[in-house]
Amino acid sequence: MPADDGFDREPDPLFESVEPSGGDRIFERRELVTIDHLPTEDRIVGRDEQIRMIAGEIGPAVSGAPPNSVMIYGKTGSGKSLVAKHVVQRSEREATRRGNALATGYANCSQAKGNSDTLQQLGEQITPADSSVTFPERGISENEYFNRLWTVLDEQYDAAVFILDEIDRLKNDDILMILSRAAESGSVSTPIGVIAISNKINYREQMSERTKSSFGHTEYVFDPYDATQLREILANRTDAFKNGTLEDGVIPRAAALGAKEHGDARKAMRLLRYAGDYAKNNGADTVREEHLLEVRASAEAERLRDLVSGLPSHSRHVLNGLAALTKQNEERQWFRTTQIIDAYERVCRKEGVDTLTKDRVRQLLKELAFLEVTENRSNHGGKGTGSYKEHRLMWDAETVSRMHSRS
Ligand SMILES: Nc1ncnc2c1ncn2[C@@H]1O[C@H](COP(=O)(O)OP(=O)(O)OP(=O)(O)O)[C@@H](O)[C@H]1O
Repeated sequence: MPADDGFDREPDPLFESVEPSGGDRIFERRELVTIDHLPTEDRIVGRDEQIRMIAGEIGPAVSGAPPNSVMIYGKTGSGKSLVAKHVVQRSEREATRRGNALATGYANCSQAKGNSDTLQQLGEQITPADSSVTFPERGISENEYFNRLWTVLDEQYDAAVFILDEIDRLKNDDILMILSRAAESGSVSTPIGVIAISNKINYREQMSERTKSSFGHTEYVFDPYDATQLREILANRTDAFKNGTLEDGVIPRAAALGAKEHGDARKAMRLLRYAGDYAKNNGADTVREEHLLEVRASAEAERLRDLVSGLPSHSRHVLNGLAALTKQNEERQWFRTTQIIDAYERVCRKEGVDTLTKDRVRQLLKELAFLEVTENRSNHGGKGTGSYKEHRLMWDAETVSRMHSRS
């Protein structure tokens, strides 16, 4: 820009709230309340026992000995990914201190496009820049990804620990089985431990017997947090905000909202961040409880979108059909499968898409219940009625429609 265009002399009011440090008048360190931020040990609340247990399972890897593989189950936002990443980060540090090379990798299977993509991500993370082995995004078979992974591990490392998050999103458990049994089967001499994470306690049923036997004795279930724990989790991040900008009632209220249905730290954290953004964008000097209420609907819609992302688009049509039924029948919450299928078909007609078979819709409903977006119960009707299934939305119908309209 030329210097004399007049724009570089006066501050532009458009960027008035941006301080020279890059901060703003509400946040000091906004990254502390972002979901992907990995907090330091002193900010992790109430998971000491789980951290110790998982460290106990994968621990031998720090000295190059075979680690155990571990399965972690728990509801969304219960700290599963955090604990896994924290333990792995510390194990890598300890291995280095002991003079051992520990390969560590993380893949979120809900974002990966299948087995090959997951392997590609892990391979890329552990391959040194000067290695002759590469992990291209496409063009090689799943088998070849494995072969390359074995080559890198054998050439460069004494042991490996991989985190596979949201493992239930992969079509099958081949990766879980092959990685956890690789050393035993002679494919690679570097011992490998896997920490697999799932929201679905029923995932066990989808596992093959061989995979089950690798993980059978090392399963951990994380309980949801209560409001007191959520309050402590949020209180440990208050330095994300500038001194004096967070009013007293905000953290307890965000924690109470996060604890509704089940204690979800992800939901509570997102509410706090959105309230801060709202205060900043609306010229408020402090973050107040009422700001939480302003952002609640969009924070919940975002959260729900996280949960259903990766599901087929027809799951959203089913959900939207159920939301429409719920809104039309305020006094009722439970609806029979056949009513939901009719509502789903109406959504499909409106969207101009072909409908799936009734059996497939039943499967989609099952998946939604696994994710706790809906719940179901069996009704053993009286004589002549037979038994039937009913379903209920576990989320506010308005939130579901809002998510649908924005996706
Ligand atoms: N015990 C805790 N102490 C401090 N922060 C926590 C704790 N548990 C969770 N958090 C924070 O809450 C957010 C969600 O946690 P995390 O991603 O570990 O949950 P999750 O159980 O893996 O959920 P999902 O199944 O949805 O992936 C993260 O930002 C994390 O830092």
